[in-house]
Amino acid sequence: MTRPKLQVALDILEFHRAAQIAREAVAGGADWIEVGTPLIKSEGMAAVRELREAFPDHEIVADMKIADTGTVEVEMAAKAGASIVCVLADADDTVIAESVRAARLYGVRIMADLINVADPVRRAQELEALGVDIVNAHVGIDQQMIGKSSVDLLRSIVGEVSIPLAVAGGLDASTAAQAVAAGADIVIVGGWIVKARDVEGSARTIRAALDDPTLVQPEKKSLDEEIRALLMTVSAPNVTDAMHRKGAMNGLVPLTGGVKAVGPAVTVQTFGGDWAKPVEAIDLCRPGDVLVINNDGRTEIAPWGELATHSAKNQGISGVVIDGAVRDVDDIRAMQYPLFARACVPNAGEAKGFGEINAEIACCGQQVRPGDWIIADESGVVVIPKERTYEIARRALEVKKMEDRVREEIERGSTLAQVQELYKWEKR
Ligand SMILES: O=C(CO)[C@H](O)[C@H](O)COP(=O)(O)O
Repeated sequence: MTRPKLQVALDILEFHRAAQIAREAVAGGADWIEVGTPLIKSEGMAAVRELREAFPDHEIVADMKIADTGTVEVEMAAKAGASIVCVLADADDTVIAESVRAARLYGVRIMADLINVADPVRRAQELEALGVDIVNAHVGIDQQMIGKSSVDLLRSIVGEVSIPLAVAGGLDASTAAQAVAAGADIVIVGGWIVKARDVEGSARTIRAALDDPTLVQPEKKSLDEEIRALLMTVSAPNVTDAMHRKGAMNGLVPLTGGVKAVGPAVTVQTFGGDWAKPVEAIDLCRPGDVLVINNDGRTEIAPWGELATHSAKNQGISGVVIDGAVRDVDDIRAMQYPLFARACVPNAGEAKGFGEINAEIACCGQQVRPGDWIIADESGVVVIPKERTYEIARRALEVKKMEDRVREEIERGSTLAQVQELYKWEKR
C-alpha cells in the first residue's frame, strides 16, 4: 500500500495567513496543498499562483467546486498553477466531461467532490467512467455540524471504484486514522490543522495517524457526553458567536468567580422568594444538570442560599442560574460553586410551594425549556435549544479554534486588524 497523502485544506480568507499556514503544515508533513474554496472566493486565482510559486514541488489542489463551465474553470486553475482541480460530483455530466477534457489538455487531474450526492456509489462509478481521476468522499462543514460522517461516506464507496479515493470533512487524528484504515488514499484536513494554534504540530499528529492508524484509538462517547465535552472546551462567547449572537441572558452576574456550568436545564418557576420549588427541584436533577430558576424577576427577596447550594452540590448539579436574587454569597463563593444571579440580598422568602418545575420559563430575556442546554462562565449565561445543541457545540468549537490561531498570530507580532484584514472586510 502506498503511503496515504495528507492534503491540507487552506479554508482561510486571507492569502498572507494561508501562505504561512501552508509552510507550517508542510513542515509538519502535509504533502498536498489545497487552495480552499473560501480562499479562492476571497483572493481568486492569485492565491493559486502564489502558492504554486511558493511550493513548486507540491501538488496544488484548487478547490473550485466547479458546477458549470468546466473548461473555463479548469483552464484558469491549471494556468494559475494547480495540478489538481476540484469539480462538484453533482454537476451535470456535460460539465464533468468538459472538465476532464480540459484537464487532459492542460496536464492536470480532476478530483470530484461527492458533497450532497444522493447516491454516492452510483455517482462515483459514473465519475470514474467519465474519466475523473480522484473521487472525494466529502461531507461539508455545515453537514458535519449535524453529525454526518465523511468516514461513513468513504466506507460506502470503498471497493466500488478503482480510482484513488480522497476523504474530507471534519477529520481529526482519530477520524483520519479510521479513514486510512477504511481505504483512503488521500486524507484532506482543513480546520483541525489550519485553525490550530500549533499548525505544524497538528499536521505532524495527523501525519503520524495516517502512517500508523493503529496508534489512534477512537473514543466511545454518548451524544450527551460528546456535547458536554465540547461545551466544556469552549466558552459562552464562543457559543453565542456560533448562534449568530443569540441565546445570551441579560443582567446575570457570575457570583462565585472562575467557575463554569454546563448541562441540560431543569427549570423552575417560583414567585417572590418562595424557595419550596427550587429546593424540591434539586432532588429531581440528574448529575450534570443546570438548575434555571425564575424568581418572577424579584431581586429584593432570595429563593436560594447556601444550604440549597450544598444540597445542589451533593446532587452533582453543574450550576444554578437565577432570574432574581440569592443570599449567602460569601459561603457559596467559598464552595466555588457556579452560581449566576441578578442580585444579592440577605432576606429569604418562605417555602409556600407556589410555582412549577420543568415548565418552559423566561430567564433574563431568554425562553428556557427543560432539556435546553446551558453554558455559563465568567462572561455570562447562554441557552442553547436542545434540538441544535450538538450542532451549536460543534460550531462553537470551530469558533474557538479560529480564535486560537488568531491569538497565536497576534502573539507573534501581528495585530487583530491585520490578521483579519478588517479594512478589506468592512461592510460597504
Ligand atoms: O471543502 C471543504 C469545505 O467545503 C473543506 O476544505 C473540507 O471539508 C476540509 O475541511 P475540514 O477538515 O475543516 O472539514
